[in-house]
Amino acid sequence: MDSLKRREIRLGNATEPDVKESFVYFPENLAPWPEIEDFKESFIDVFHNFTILLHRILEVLALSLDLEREFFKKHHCTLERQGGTVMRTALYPKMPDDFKKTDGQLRCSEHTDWGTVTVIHQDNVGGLQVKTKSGEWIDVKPKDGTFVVQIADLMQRWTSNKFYAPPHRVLKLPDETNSFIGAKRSRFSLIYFGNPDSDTVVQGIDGSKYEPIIASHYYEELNEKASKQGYEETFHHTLDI
Ligand SMILES: O=C(O)CCC(=O)C(=O)O
Ligand SMILES: [Fe+2]
Repeated sequence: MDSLKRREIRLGNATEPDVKESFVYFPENLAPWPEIEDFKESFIDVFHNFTILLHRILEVLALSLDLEREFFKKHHCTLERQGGTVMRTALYPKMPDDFKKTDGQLRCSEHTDWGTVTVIHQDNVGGLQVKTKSGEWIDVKPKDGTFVVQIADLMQRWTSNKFYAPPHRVLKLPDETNSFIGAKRSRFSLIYFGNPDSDTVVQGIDGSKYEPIIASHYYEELNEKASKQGYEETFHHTLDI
């Protein structure tokens, strides 16, 4: 579980590393691919298809706000320009009976995503939860043939809070004890994080709520905060509702 170590560094001291494994892809990534037949070609193909879906969703969101169709989409030239859009696999493995969980450790700790729109394909195990505006956690029950579409921070800022970036988490898998033992199966999800092109100026559509921010500066700011203050602090500061 090398990935747990990497995540520990990213999250700072405030939380324990999540109990999961990930593989991350973004177009300009030069890291070696796993040596699995057809993996690279399939992964890139899926990334392209998610990008087509992202563009459709962005068009619908713009039209729903009476904005021009291309308003968000034109800033997501994900396949041609560096933008920070990434696709990640997440495996939440069924843990052995002697697994020793540390205090505060979760499967995927509470957070909001940082970009505009996230699309999640989850298998039928379950465990994903989102927090409503009134603070209630609800299960995002798996449904065959569907994706979960979530608003992320920059979209909330861009729409001056007309759209809400919900905090979400995977507390534990169904049937698991609080020590992460007893799951019937591992959980697997594929997550596409849609982010605007790095130089996009994200300016609230009603001009008032948030200062304009350049997309790449937003991620840098959060990454810096995460390494200094720990991820929990970073999460709690981000947006007001
Ligand atoms: O695994 C999931 O379903 C969601 C994970 C997630 O929210 C994330 O990696 O940002
Ligand atoms: Fe997330």
